Amino acid sequence: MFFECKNIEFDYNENKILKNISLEFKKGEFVGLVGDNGSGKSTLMKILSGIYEPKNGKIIYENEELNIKNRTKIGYVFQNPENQIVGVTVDEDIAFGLENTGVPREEMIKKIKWALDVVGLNEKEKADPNTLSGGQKQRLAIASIVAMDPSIIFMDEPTTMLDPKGRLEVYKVIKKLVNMGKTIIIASHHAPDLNEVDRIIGLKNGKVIYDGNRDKFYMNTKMAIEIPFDIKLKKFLNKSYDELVEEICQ
Ligand SMILES: Nc1ncnc2c1ncn2[C@@H]1O[C@H](COP(=O)(O)OP(=O)(O)OP(=O)(O)O)[C@@H](O)[C@H]1O
Repeated sequence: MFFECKNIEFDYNENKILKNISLEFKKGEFVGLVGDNGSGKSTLMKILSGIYEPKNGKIIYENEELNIKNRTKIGYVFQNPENQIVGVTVDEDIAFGLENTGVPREEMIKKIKWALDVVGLNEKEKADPNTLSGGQKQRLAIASIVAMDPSIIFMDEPTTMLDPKGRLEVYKVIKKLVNMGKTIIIASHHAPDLNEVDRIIGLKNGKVIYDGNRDKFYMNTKMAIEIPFDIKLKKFLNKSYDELVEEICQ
């Protein structure tokens, strides 16, 4: 298996936050993580990316337990890009993580250019990050992770702080990363973010209550969450979007 966790448990001050979570991920999968506020999405993603230690359980990347070396193959994008941006200029911000892992200067310059290209921020290379729009800041935060060339990227509500234009910009980048073969696991309350995921994982009170097909999840869920437009049509009118358009246009 490419990436998996087995029997993960986690407490905050005696409160059980995650209860016996086991999951498997394939290389290149695009996965949505859904659940009510406080269900444990952020905590689970932080554990799976090695930011927090689980109380019990194992995380295994390419048949090896997560360690200081293979951890670098896993990236984490925070909800608020401000929490992730540290550089005085855009290129310095991306250089920060690379410097920490000892990447030689020549290679670093190439990696920065490549990461900026992936997120479409090439012309902002020397800009002050404070002058960027919300969507651009989030794309910079993603570029800093992408430059490290992780195979898996966890994204914690990456579009929540953004306006519709910023959301669209970030969403384009996410799709690009999926097309590049990255495994993307995105937690979101915003249904359109999950329109194209291969699979949904539903969390409730720290337990996995659903793991499978997106449409089936939304058709049957009892969670108080936003239902995507295409599923609303299917659920309440028993018609797909295309069928409805054809009917209206007749
Ligand atoms: N640093 C902390 N100390 C104590 N409890 C915490 C801490 N961080 C989170 N919690 C608690 O852990 C539980 C899970 O929180 P978590 O942030 O993982 O949920 P979430 O599903 O990501 O929520 P949201 O959708 O609101 O972001 C919540 O009950 C929360 O109050």
